[in-house]
Amino acid sequence: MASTPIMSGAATPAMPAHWRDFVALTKPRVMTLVVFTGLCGLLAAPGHIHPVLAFTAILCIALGAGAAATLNQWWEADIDAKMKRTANRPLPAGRMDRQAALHFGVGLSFFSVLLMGVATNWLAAAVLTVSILFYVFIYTIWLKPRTAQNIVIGGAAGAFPPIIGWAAVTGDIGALPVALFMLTFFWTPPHFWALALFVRPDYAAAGIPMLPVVAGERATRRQIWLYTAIMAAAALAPVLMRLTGVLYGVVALAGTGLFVALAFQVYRSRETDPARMTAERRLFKYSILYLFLMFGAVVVDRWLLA
Ligand code: HEM
Ligand SMILES: CC(C)=CCC/C(C)=C/CC/C(C)=C/COP(=O)(O)OP(=O)(O)O
Repeated sequence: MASTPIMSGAATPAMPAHWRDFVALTKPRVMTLVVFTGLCGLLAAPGHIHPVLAFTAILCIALGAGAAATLNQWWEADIDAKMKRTANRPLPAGRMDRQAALHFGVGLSFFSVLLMGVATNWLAAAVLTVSILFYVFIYTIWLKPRTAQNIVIGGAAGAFPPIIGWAAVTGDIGALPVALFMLTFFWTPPHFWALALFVRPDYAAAGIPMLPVVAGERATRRQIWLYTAIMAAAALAPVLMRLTGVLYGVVALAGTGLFVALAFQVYRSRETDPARMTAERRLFKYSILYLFLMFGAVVVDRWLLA
């Protein structure tokens, strides 16, 4: 277990943690998109859910995702201490007691799952449980320190929210949320590896076997290109399967076309200095906007054009 180095990595806080540090543990910026994809799954679902229950379901996805992020940081405080990007997080910076983070993460996990089950249904609660367990145990604890394919398999955790949102309304899992799961699943490698290319020295310093560290930049650029091609097919699949209409089709074609173009620039680039990797930064930033766009388009499409 990684507990000993973690304990030694952080100073003992002199005072109880500030509420802002508890919020920081939930990785609120990353989770906005996770929550948005869950909300879109919920809004795209057929059937009716009371607005208060819909709000509760989205709150549960946010709390569950925040709980998983907290447990991720509880486990990785020693690694976070070694990376510039993460060294100022509450645990490595010594602003919070490790036990407090563990209790917060476990408590929030149970609370989010139980509230989801009571407010909506136990299928939605079960999928929320799977995504929390997947992020904490499969990705963070098992795969991340062991294999460069960690985010391909582990990334599934972040792809579940549209299924959770849909299940909260319908009590089942339809073809559209599965298609959206696939889109997010294949989007994750280009999203993350674009970033990993320009923060590679951080991951190397922390000893994490991320793809650019283990396989090098050329191989990472090739893999980004490969997964972008699969992601493009996943993006167009809902149109071909007639799960969505023209509006989504137009947004998917234009939005995915730009994604493919940016990924191609990353594939072609020979830049080796992380500080100068502009194509990689562009692809990473656009990847976030892209997913917002695609999920937003699914909802508008289902509402306006169905
Ligand atoms: C295993 C899969 C993933 C990995 C390893 C990963 C990794 C990262 C990392 C390291 C960052 C930089 C965050 C920071 O500076 O603290 C980031 C940013 C971000 N990620 Fe991911 N990500 C993954 C999946 C996802 C998923 C599934 C979503 C949403 C559906 C997502 C949404 C975001 C957003 C919105 C940001 C920007 C946050 C900001 O503005 O600071 N990521 N990701
Ligand atoms: C509903 C639910 C439980 C959703 C889970 C959401 C989820 C798995 C999102 C994955 C995105 C994420 C924060 C990756 C960070 O990777 P990292 O932890 O390796 O990044 P770091 O280096 O910033 O810690």
